[in-house]
Amino acid sequence: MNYNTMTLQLTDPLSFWRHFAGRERVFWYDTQKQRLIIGADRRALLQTEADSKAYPYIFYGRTFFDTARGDLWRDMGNEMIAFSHYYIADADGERYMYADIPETIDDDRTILRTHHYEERTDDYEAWQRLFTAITSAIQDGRITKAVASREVHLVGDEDFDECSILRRLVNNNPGCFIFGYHKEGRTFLGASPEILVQKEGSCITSYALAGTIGKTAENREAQGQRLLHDDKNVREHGIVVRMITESMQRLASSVTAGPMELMELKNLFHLRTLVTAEDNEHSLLDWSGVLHPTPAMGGQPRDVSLKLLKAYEGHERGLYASPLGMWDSKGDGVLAVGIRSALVKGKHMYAYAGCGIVDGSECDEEYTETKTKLRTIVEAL
Ligand SMILES: C=C(O[C@H]1C=CC=C(C(=O)O)[C@@H]1O)C(=O)O
Repeated sequence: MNYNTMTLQLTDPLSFWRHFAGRERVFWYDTQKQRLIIGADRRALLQTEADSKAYPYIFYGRTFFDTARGDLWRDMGNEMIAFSHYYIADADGERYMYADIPETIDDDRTILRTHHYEERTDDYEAWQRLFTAITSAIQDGRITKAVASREVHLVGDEDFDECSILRRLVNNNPGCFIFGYHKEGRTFLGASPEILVQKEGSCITSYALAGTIGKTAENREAQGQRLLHDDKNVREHGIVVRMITESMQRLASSVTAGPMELMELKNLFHLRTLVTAEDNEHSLLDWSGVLHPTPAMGGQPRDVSLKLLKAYEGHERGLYASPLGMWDSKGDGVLAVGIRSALVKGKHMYAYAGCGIVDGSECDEEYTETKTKLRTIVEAL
């Protein structure tokens, strides 16, 4: 498939997203590589990854479980999509790639809106039940860890403004992957700090990201040190490093886990270990297939913890905590996990946050941790 390329310099790249309002599109900003890709209007639904060669970038997002129940997430995910229009801004400059006819993009600045909304979630008792189911399974020895999550429903005075939210997500979250995917009246957006798998030629990287502590400007340094030496968090982290390493060993013989380090985000610290492998044979989707869900999103062992989550979590996870990202025509790219995220539908927003429960976790503390994680979305409003 031939694409034409023209230079397109935009003072506000969100103008491109705005131009295609109402049409299927994706926003993907890798703040580490400073690469922004916006794709608009579906050109092709790929059957296999081998078809990627014909397109500049492919977007893929899968649902957390194999299928998603209910209307909210209907037909979102489990597709490899190529677009007709791409705006790309990276080290090679800013350009517009289009398949047929280019559209004229008006370059307007995004106006930051202050959203007024109310929270319609009263889920503490449901959280307690979920927490108890998980801790009982840990005490019985059926699992060592599971990630409990919440869905928080916000209702705005007016429709939520995606452009304004995406702009703030970009401004507030250096080091993260800022994403938005719009389809049929709904937009899934967020700022994920976590790479499920990155492929750069033969170099494969996954983040084991688990273990969390909140921070403020005053207690910043002390909190980082506390987390690095906290027994519960270090144990929780170790489960994730071990399972990611074992999963990666299914596809590559030499897998290396680096040192455990702190990852600092706007409101919290995480424990992070980079796990890497060398491989020339498998695709990003092959890698994602063995890794998803890691125990940072699901649990350990995987099957038993997923059954528990299916039975006790009251909401549908949809694309939350799932592989989501873009790859290029060579198959290189990143699948992050769709956390620190929300689904927007007009005046309704469903924001998601979860945390790992292990032996020694406290119900209230973990609930508070979900609130800290939700700040990524709330502070973008
Ligand atoms: C599941 C989420 O975070 C995961 C990623 C990093 C640290 C986590 C934790 O410490 O519990 C979670 O496993 C979420 O933000 O919804």
